[in-house]
Amino acid sequence: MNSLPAPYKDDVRIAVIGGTGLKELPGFTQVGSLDILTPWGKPSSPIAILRHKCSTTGKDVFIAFLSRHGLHHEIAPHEVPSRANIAALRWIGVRTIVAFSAVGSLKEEIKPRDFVVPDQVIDRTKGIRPFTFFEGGAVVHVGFADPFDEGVAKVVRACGHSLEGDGVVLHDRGLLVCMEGPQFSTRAESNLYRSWGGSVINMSCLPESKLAREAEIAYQMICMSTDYDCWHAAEEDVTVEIVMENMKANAVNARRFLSAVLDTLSIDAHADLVNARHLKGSMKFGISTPVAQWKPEIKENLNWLYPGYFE
Ligand SMILES: CSC[C@H]1O[C@H](OP(=O)(O)O)[C@H](O)[C@@H]1O
Ligand SMILES: Nc1ncnc2[nH]cnc12
Repeated sequence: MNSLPAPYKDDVRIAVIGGTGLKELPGFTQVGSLDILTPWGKPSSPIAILRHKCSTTGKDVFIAFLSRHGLHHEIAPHEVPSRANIAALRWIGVRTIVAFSAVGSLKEEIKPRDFVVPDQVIDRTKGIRPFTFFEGGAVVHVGFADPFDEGVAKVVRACGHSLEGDGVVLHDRGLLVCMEGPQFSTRAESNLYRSWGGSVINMSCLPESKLAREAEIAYQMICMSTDYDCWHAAEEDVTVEIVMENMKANAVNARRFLSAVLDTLSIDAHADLVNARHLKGSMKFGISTPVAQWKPEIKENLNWLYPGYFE
């Protein structure tokens, strides 16, 4: 497909990427489903377009939803087609992503079912996941000192705190370790990450957040702790069963949290943030190889992603 259906063309600025235990967003009305083929292949799932009535303004807003591991959790963390996911979302107009992730806790005080808004990441993936749009003769470097979007994070924190007392416990900041998987960590690794100051661990933040930065999309992950990994002497070592049990038990809170975030991001005062005006054009400053030197097929792919940038 090469153009968006008219009802929501130019209207979809915010996307949610759902992870383990969050394959769909119940409570939102699905008004469309898009199968998009990008130059980097097909996304993990069709992109659902959901209508959301903003409880503050009463206005309808359209939200894109993508299931990171596919509709049946058939895609392993190292197989997630992150380039296709991020490219497809940008192509339909998305400029802000709120990504959900089930994480292991590396700190006593982050209890299972607590939420964490991470502000830093340590990359423990193994270089086997495609992690950039710029290759094959087109070299571009973008800044990644702060891997998440502080503007979106502020909104997320405020929404999380507004639900405190209603069962939501929120940690404002955290160091996320993103490991390769799909096997969980050894006890030695888990203790090593704790010694580095790690707060939580998952397998999915990278390269997703790096690609979002290249695509000039404001990206913030919301983590929900599901287990104590394998470092805690008094708690069971992580299993999928423990992860799913806690995700299921806290699904209502995750949904309420997300609804509040979408409501708040949808108000007019956040239009610049949600349109990621602060990131617009930023990757043009990182170009090392003159565009005239780019191979035609690479230029064509990059023009698909950034229309009008490299004519
Ligand atoms: C099923 S436990 C490991 C799995 O859970 C997390 O998924 P996501 O980040 O997509 O919510 C973690 O990153 C692993 O992929
Ligand atoms: N302990 C853990 N390690 C990596 N990813 C996870 N996702 C949920 N729990 C996890």
